[in-house]
Amino acid sequence: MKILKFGGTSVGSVDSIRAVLEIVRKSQDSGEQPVIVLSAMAGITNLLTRLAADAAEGRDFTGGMEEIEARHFSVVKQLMAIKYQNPVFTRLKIYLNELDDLLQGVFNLRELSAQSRDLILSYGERCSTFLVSKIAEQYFPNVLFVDATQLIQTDSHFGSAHVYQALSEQRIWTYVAENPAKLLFVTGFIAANEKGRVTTLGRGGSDYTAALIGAAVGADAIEIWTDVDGMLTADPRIVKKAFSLPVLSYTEAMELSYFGAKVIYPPTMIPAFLKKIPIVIRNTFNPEFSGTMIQYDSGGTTFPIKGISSISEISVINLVGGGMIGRAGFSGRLFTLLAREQINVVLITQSSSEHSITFAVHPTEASRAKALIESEFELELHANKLVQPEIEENLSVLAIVGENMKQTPGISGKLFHSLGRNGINVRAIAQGSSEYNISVIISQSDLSKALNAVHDAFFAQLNKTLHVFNVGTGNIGSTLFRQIREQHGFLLDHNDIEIKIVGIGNSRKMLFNSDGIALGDWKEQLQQSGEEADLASFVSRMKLMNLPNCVFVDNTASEHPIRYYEEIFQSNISVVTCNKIANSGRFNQYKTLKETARKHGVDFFYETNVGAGLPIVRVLRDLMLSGDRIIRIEAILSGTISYIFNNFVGAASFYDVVKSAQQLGYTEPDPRDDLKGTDFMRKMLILARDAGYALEPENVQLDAILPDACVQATSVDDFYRELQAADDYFNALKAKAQQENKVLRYVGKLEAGQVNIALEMVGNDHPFFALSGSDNIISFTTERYSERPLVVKGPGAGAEVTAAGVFADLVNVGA
Ligand SMILES: NC(=O)c1ccc[n+]([C@@H]2O[C@H](COP(=O)([O-])OP(=O)(O)OC[C@H]3O[C@@H](n4cnc5c(N)ncnc54)[C@H](O)[C@@H]3O)[C@@H](O)[C@H]2O)c1
Ligand SMILES: N[C@@H](CCO)C(=O)O
Ligand code: NA
Repeated sequence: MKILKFGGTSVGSVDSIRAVLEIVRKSQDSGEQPVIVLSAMAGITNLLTRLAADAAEGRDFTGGMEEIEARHFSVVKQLMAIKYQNPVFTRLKIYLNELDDLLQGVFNLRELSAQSRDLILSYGERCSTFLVSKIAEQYFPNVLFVDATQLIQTDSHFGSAHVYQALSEQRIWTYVAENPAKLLFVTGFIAANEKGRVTTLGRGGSDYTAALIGAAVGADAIEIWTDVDGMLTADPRIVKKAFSLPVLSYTEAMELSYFGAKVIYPPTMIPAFLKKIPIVIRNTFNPEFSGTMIQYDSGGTTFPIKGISSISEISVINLVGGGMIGRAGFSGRLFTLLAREQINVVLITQSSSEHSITFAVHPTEASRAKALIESEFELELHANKLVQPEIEENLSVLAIVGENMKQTPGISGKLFHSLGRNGINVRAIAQGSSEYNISVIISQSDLSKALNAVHDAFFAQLNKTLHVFNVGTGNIGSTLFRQIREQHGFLLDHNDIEIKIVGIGNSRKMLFNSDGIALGDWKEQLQQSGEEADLASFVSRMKLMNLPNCVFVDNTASEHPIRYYEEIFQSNISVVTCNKIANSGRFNQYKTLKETARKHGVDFFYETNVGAGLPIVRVLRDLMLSGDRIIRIEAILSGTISYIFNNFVGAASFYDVVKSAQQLGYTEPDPRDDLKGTDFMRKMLILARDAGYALEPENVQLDAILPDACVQATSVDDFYRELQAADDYFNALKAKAQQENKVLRYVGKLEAGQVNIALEMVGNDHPFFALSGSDNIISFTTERYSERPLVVKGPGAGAEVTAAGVFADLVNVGA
């Protein structure tokens, strides 16, 4: 036998009642008669509570009564054939008249006892259950409406009565046995005391009714039908990626719902737990979905934890003092005091030095707890054995839950790593000795970020989201956006990575959207809804949004963003940059940035600083990490100059070739940076530093390839004019090389901590002879690659390959 319990939303509307009857029919089809337990229609219990309070205050309650009548009557009209309606109206009317009389009595006396309130509330379940049973009669034979006050007996603790379980189960069992062929519709939530006075079962009361009936008849399962797909891995309002759990143990369900997940209230399930009856959470509005099964054991493990729960508002009280050390009775006194005064302690931690105890309570109880402590420990406080207790507010608890945690090492490491990486400060930690839960107390403003980060960390197979703030939307930035848009589906399907661009800025405008800016028309959005650009506020907005797995991407050629890198790392945000300025300024800056990133456990990736998308920075880093030593690096690392020498043939003038390099997107925004060698110098400097040399820019010996007049040009236009004028100079260079059957190459060398870049003519026996397009080439001669060097070669400039390199850095963040 199965017990089907339907909550308020399931009986709240015509459509949902239809869905309920369909579920009952399917259950009958499987061969056995279920018992059905119903709550009041959604919103009615709250309304009744309010009307009772209104009446007690002498306020008018007729409007509310009309609403209750209208909601029930409209269901009758829509779901019952006219010929059956009248007796149902009559009976509902009788209920409502009784209710009206009760409220009138409360109104007259201006007094509402707990007993009257229970009686008033009971009409919610009576009306809904009677009504639905009558609708059901049209489709099912042998329907019987059961008022649970006949079955469940309690003490007289009105509002949250204690059930006489043995007696109640006996009565239920007898009743069911005496009505074997009947389809029972039982009111949830309500019961009666020895004198037959109506009582209610408190929070989660209808679930309790279902559990009692299930336990009494030894049901195969108790199905709790609600409006969500089961118990989820986390609060779906905060964690969009939360998903429904197929199986949970009773303990896990307890732990998860203790903090948060309000699908069921586990204490009400105890009668079922004790008899090992599975409880299944199902969605009335998605009946095909199998929901969550709560059973005796935890079930198989896909993930090391089951879920993450949280309490968003909590206060913490710290008790510190030498007087506690070695005093066995101390914590006993403290917690007995709090228990006696009915202050619920959510979490406790004590340092092993016994010098301090920290515990968490609901914020509304914090000052009462503090006052109680102050009076209980007055002597100790006076004698300075104890420091005045302090309340810390605006805190939250986050807890990871799962029975398999204790068999899996590294769980707490993962938890703290993901919190630390995202810059979330942990105020206190508690691990239940059961090891079913590890709880941390964090600042309330970090809760959303923490829940998402921890969810990603434990359920990573299910897709990691990177939140990207990008400055620079020129050649590289806009190409990157296009690539991300094109690759979005693939990344999600094959690598479970989602990249959300949540901030875009350039030198004119900036735009933010924490749900992600649609990349199809980012330009228009930025243009139309962007705010005026301001890097300082871009960075502070990024920090304020406080998103998990956050990356700052610098696609500018400006030194301004660089000034914020350190602050960004300090906020536990990673940086990906194709801007070479950060790493090629003063050595001290390079060092500080690297150290700050490392200290805060975030990534600083700049693969495209050298050779665009070609793997060069990464290769050098791997060589160094694996203990190899660089003997020599020889390289061509200016894509622009490589292109120029490869195309400065035939009739084309030097000027023409430079122009076309710029048009092809190989040059820096200011092409003089390339032709003066500055760009190449920066790359060699970065490589030398990554190879372990503390060099400054002026240590790089740089040969010019331009005549002086070009170097001295003060504007780009001037520069191009001077280039045109220097035609003879370049032609002479070219002719000389041709005479010797050689080609012009601008080659950088690093050896023994010395860097130089020089214009060379190389013959066809030289490895750097055969290059085309914007090719870069780099050869690493190392202790391990000493006979023949390790060589990387390929296109070293251009928007596609550069954006691709930035993209690759991005997907590696946090990997
Ligand atoms: N072109 C290549 O092949 C290549 C290869 C590797 C690295 N890079 C690097 O890529 C970077 C970008 O090059 P690009 O060709 O896309 O440049 P670009 O001139 O096309 O775009 C630069 C962008 O940065 C923005 N910007 C400039 N100053 C800013 C500031 N202070 N705040 C916010 N935004 C600012 C501009 O508005 C523009 O959107 C450069 O650092 C370059 O060295 C380029
Ligand atoms: N302007 C650069 C782009 C790649 O860093 C070059 O020509 O090499
Ligand atoms: Na590279």
